[in-house]
Amino acid sequence: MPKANTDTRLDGAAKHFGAANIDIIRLDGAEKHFGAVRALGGVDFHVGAGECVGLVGHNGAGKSTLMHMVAGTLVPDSGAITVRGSAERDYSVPRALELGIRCVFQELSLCPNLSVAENTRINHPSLIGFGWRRKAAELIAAKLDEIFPDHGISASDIAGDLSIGRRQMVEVARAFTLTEDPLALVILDEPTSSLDAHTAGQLLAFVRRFVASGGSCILISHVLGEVLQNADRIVVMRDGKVVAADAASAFDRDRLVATMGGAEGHQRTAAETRKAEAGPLRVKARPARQQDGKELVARAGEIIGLAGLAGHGQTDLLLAIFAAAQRARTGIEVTAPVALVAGDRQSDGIFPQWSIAENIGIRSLARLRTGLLISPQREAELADFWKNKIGIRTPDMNNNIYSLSGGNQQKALFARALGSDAGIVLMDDPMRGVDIGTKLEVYDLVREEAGRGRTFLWYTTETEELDNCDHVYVFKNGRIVANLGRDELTEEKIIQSSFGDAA
Ligand SMILES: Nc1ncnc2c1ncn2[C@@H]1O[C@H](COP(=O)(O)OP(=O)(O)OP(=O)(O)O)[C@@H](O)[C@H]1O
Repeated sequence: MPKANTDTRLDGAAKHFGAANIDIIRLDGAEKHFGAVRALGGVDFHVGAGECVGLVGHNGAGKSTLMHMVAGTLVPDSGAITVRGSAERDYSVPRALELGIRCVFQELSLCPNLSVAENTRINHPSLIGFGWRRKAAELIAAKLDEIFPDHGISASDIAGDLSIGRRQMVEVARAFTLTEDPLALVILDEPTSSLDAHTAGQLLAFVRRFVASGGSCILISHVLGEVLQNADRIVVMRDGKVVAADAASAFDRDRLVATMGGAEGHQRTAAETRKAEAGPLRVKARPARQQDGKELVARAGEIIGLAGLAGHGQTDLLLAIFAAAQRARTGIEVTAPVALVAGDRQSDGIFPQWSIAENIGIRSLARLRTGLLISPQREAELADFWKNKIGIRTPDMNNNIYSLSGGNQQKALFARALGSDAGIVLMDDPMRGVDIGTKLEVYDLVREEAGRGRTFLWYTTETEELDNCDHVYVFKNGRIVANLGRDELTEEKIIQSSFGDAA
């Protein structure tokens, strides 16, 4: 009976890593087409042992497609794959797993009806035999403790009951769990997208320890600072090609942005110059667990931030405000129609059977109607307007929503909310997976729309984004603990409020 390795120290993993100077995996001339879309146009890519490779590029550049090839989930149309110096003829998922190549993909993959321990078993076939559930529970708990010391997750928690941030933590810990199954390279496709700054820092510090012990990682992130600070080498993709690859020390943020394309010459000063002309009351809301008199107040034309550690009640309050717009709730006053940009697009945002255009139009049905029917022409006009406005990359807006890359799906959800007539837009960590160029465009758009009187309530795990807000409520344990004005906003101040007792 294979025995689970309960040694959670990183040097326990090192035995799998092998010779230091041979590439774990190498792709030469990898090409991939999806119908008319050329996702990869001849890409060379490799990862060495003990190396953290940062992979960056705009939404739809081809990063995930390339990673699916490394993981064996997609077969290239042409090109060669070499593993530890030997050519691979029939590279596949089982072969990748046999080589110790594991992945944490952008779209989270936990089975929602299974516990955290049971989900761990799914990825670790060697966890079998009598007592596997207990072993799986011990291993995942130990790995969570090691990576995220204050995680607050139990191995018996049902995955579907966890917040998206906690699900992301479980996915990451599961990929690094040591069992009899080999571990050499972990692909991390936007692993911090739902984590707050504190938790993201814990993960990135762990990645550095893992790499120092001989493991390898591929780190994909749209938060360029994370890649610059934690990768050894950075590969930049643009339109299905590698356009630069160099030591991380050879890049800075500006060179990365310029190489990726799309955000050149953007004015980052606009946020500071905007002054809100606050109008009539739009939202007044007291979190269900609030015991003192604090409440969230938002007026027409304001951009209000919600901050603090992830899962401390920010999403709950946004959802309560959303619900209150349909049906009165005590403690919440809403005075205009509401639209929501969901952060957890898989569960809450996307209609998977529908086209991109239909997904955008659903919040604007009244406007799209001629008589009783939806006018295809009006729907197409709305979709095309947003395709151009925020650059949704697709040859046809009638394609299924899932033909879009992750970041482009998120852009479609933005278009749905901003294209609607809602006077209040609730945004639940909405920039998940959106590239830097588009983010800057969307920030401008949000400020422009606020200037026209729209109100934005914006929960974000990216502290930098709070610069766009007029003021920010910090949450802790389901309550508002601080209300910080624009001039008081610093990461330290937010973290201090998130951990401290006082407001
Ligand atoms: N299953 C699919 N069907 C059709 N087109 C696809 C499919 N998967 C990917 N594509 C297309 O391939 C291109 C590359 O997508 P990919 O997901 O690799 O981009 P990405 O760099 O990972 O983007 P993001 O940063 O948004 O995650 C995109 O144009 C996308 O629309």
